[in-house]
Amino acid sequence: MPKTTDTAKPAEKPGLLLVNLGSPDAPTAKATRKYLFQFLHDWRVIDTTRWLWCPILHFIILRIRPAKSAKAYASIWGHVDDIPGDEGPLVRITRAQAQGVQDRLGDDVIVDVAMRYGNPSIGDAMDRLKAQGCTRIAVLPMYPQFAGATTASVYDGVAKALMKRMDVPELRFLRHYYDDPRFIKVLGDSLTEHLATLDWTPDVVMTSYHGLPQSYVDKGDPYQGECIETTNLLRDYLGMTEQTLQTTFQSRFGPKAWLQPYTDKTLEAMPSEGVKKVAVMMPGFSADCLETLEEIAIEAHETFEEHGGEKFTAVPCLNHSPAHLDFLADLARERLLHGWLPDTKPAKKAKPRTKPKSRARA
Ligand SMILES: C=CC1=C(C)c2cc3[nH]c(cc4nc(cc5[nH]c(cc1n2)c(C)c5CCC(=O)O)C(CCC(=O)O)=C4C)c(C)c3C=C
Ligand SMILES: [Fe+2]
Ligand SMILES: [Fe+2]
Repeated sequence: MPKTTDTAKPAEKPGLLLVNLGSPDAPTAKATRKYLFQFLHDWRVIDTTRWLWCPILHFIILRIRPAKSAKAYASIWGHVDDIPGDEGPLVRITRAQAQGVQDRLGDDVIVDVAMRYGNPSIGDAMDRLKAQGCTRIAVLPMYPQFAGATTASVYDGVAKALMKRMDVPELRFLRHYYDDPRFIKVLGDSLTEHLATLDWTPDVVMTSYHGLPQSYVDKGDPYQGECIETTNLLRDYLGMTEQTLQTTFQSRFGPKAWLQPYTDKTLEAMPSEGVKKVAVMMPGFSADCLETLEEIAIEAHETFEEHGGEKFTAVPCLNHSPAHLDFLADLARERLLHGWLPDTKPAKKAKPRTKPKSRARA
């Protein structure tokens, strides 16, 4: 018989943790310095040897960049006014996504949210889930494409948060979801719906992904291939061509070569090549943030017009749109929570083999 005393443990439900990159706590130089300190010390983000990188980071970057970045953050901080809270857009939207996924998955799972850098931290989320009795936690990094700097860094962040625990939960991680046909559909439909609100038609639609140093890809990071494949799948879904749906990479940082073609350079060149009307969508970002709202919707827009472009639009990220939330809930149910929810069948156990199979071909 199950115990019904006050000391009984809470019912064991799995936890589902949505993790995105993170933002400063406020759009100020002080808060941005604290955030960049944590972010830019992650060796998955900057792989330069520490004795070389730390002096550059402490004496140059953390003295100059926080004020500049804080100004950029201030320009977009209030962007999502339909979601309450005083955090930046990325954090607020991710919270709304977690709430939307919770609503769709119901009471059999506890959905929470964390940021790889800054707040709400992964450590605090792990503690909250533990306090609610979760001994099984599924982690959904909110990046459609895998990159060491983002997805693998979330794995590291979770492991780090549990390093000092005696009792560690069972864990599952999602590696990527760029090739899920439902994701491509939601993304493609979001473009079609956005274009339908305009009184003009773009000559070219650019899919702009966050950049990565070329050297990371050369060392084996699959990110570039996954971005290119996302655009290929989208092109097939929308019936577009290589000319009308192009791939570029934005957000360069530092003097090294990053993935190309660069978004800003492409936009600068387009008007002189006869491309005067452009739509930019950002299929690598699950939520609007500094990189989409400021770098693309403000900066890239200005750049394009300064170089002779006539019409420019930035397609909103999927954010907390009902179609995106439906997809995320289905994705979590099928690829992370299978066998953990009462109404899903446990994974079939492999039949014991009678004879070991030969590895050689017959
Ligand atoms: C310096 C190296 C960086 C690598 C490598 C990098 C990879 C990378 N980043 C994202 C997603 C986001 N990055 C965001 C902001 C941001 N990125 C870097 C640097 C690198 N990113 C910096 C320094 C910043 C901070 C802002 C600034 O000072 O310019 C954001 C937005 C965060 C927000 O608060 O809105 C996102 C999202 C991906 C997907 C990626 C690798 C594939
Ligand atoms: Fe350092
Ligand atoms: Fe970044």
